[in-house]
Amino acid sequence: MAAEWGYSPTNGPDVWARLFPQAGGARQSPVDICTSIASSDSNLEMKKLTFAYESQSDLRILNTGHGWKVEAPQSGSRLEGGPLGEDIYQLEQFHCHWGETSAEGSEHTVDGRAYAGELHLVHWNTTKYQSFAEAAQHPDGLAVLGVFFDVGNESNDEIEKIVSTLSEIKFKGQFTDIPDVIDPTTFLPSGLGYWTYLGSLTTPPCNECVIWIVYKEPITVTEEQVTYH
Ligand SMILES: CCOC(=O)CCc1ccc(S(N)(=O)=O)cc1
Ligand SMILES: [Zn+2]
Repeated sequence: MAAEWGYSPTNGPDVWARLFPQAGGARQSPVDICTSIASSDSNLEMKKLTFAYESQSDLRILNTGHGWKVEAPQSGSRLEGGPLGEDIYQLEQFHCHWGETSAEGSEHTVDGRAYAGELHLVHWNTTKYQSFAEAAQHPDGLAVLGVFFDVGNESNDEIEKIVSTLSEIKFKGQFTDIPDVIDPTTFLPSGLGYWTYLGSLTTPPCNECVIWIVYKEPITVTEEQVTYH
């Protein structure tokens, strides 16, 4: 049986390259975002990053064994501009990374600081490629929006629609329906400043196919919303 990748010393990031060669590449994610050396690019400011999503019902949530994932292919969605050149990217799925405590859990860090969690909205380049799987084989195939979670007293209503279903999928591989309508737009922070770099999938197969767009402003969730076990 193929070895399960994970985060232990015997199957974690330090040994992923044994089974997933791209994990040993030169543009691996996540990274620590060093704000003092991040440079602003006036070109990006000229081409505003724009997004348009649909509200979706009948979505299903999966326990991936490392968090939750919602498959949300939206042919009517568009992510474009900013670092994406002239290409249009379409939403495929969104998922979350969190840790054992709210002191950690994000994949990217900022000046060495981890956030309580990180939401990823995964898009693929429909201008150049015919499928998500094909796009994931190319350096400009995917665009992922990263949104940090900060823990506070305010619950995030849209995240609540998701995490309120987790008690039904306690084990890896379990699915359940999300009874509510989800609008991905509501996951994004009000301040739309971001860092961007060319990177990879942060988990196996670690393909170096991602244009990362990591929002500077976190969204606030409660401790319960981001430390679910
Ligand atoms: C080629 C197959 O590709 C996949 O299965 C992609 C799965 C996958 C999608 C997104 C991410 S992340 N955390 O970088 O947003 C990691 C892994
Ligand atoms: Zn992710």
